[in-house]
Amino acid sequence: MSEARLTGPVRIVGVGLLGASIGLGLRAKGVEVILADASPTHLAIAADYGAGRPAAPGDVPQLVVVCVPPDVTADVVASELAANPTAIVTDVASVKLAIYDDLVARGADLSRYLGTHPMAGRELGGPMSGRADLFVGRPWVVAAHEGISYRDASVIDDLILDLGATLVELTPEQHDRAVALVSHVPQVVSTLMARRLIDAPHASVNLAGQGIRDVTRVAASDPELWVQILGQNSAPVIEILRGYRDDLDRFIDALVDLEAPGARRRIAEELFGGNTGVERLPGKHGVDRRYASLIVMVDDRPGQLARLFNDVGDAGVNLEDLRLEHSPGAQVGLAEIFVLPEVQERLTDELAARGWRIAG
Ligand SMILES: NC(=O)C1=CN([C@@H]2O[C@H](COP(=O)(O)OP(=O)(O)OC[C@H]3O[C@@H](n4cnc5c(N)ncnc54)[C@H](O)[C@@H]3O)[C@@H](O)[C@H]2O)C=CC1
Ligand SMILES: O=C(O)C(=O)Cc1ccc(O)cc1
Repeated sequence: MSEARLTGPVRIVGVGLLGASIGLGLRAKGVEVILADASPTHLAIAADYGAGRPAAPGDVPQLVVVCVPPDVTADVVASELAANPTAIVTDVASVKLAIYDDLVARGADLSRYLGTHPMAGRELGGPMSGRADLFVGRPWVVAAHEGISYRDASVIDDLILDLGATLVELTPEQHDRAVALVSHVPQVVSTLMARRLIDAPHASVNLAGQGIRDVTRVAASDPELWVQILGQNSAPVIEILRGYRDDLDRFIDALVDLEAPGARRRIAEELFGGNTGVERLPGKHGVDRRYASLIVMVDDRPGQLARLFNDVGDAGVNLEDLRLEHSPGAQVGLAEIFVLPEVQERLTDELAARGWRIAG
């Protein structure tokens, strides 16, 4: 166990996905964690899973982390500031400006509050979805304001670094605009695409490959949470959605009149635009570097994936990332493995020599 920066105790209010994950991560570092939740069941489950112990009278936390839904976050932050007069208080809600404005309007003690937002999550909420390593290598935004001193804010830096995340400082406005683009609008696009599947014939849905799965993954998210997130960040979301609607209209117009001069070129340019956009996404470890991939066919038998990993290891190659695709009823799955470009050719040869079928 490496030494923690935080001295603790850390009080976590709201022990669903985020709260339980923070508790598990801090406990793994030996930090004392105190848990509280409006739901006694969530509290008991989080404690049973090892995320910390239930709060007791007389607890004096160093830091309070509020991990409740966005619509009650300002309320809970305000009462935690009042109940813990020596603690620094933060929250992890997915929107920052509305909560900050709400706290200003309430006259809360902003010299002890600093909002944050870890850019890590899952589709499924609740304490049982919690993971100690949820934040490792992920950006964690600190929504900076001038009311808190650097010295007092440093305990929040410690929290972020203890959980293995990377600290990114933005204003609440900058944060909300940025997440509208990289998280909130993608949620809407994913949801609307997934809605197209509702009435589709079975035969069509059964053909689903990785493309539709990639585009619709976050459509499985909790509607209640997202009504709150989108409602609290509607202005930047609307602006981006309007641009997206214009792009869609242009695309449709070009497809409708394919024989018009330049129509195919317009479509090609839109598709090239997508290539350019996706290249801008940072790769693993936040570095803008792309890995080479190869697709290996894996028989649907026990132990085959383990054998593949062993063979990659025996070839002296580090597996940078992995994606599995398996269609219901198929006898083979496809394992797309990502490696450094310089080892791709050698690994392809070595795996083929060991009898693996390489699909691409
Ligand atoms: N789900 C995700 O992927 C991410 C969520 N967030 C933010 O984290 C926060 C929590 O989200 P999740 O952990 O996903 O939700 P969750 O639904 O898994 O957990 C929320 C917890 O808060 C408790 N709670 C609700 N009202 C409360 C109150 N007034 N006092 C005390 N406890 C209360 C609930 O009982 C529940 O255990 C939200 O503000 C969300 O915007 C941030 C990053 C990612
Ligand atoms: O799963 C993903 O890709 C996410 O983007 C999860 C997520 C959901 C909500 C947030 O506020 C931050 C991250």
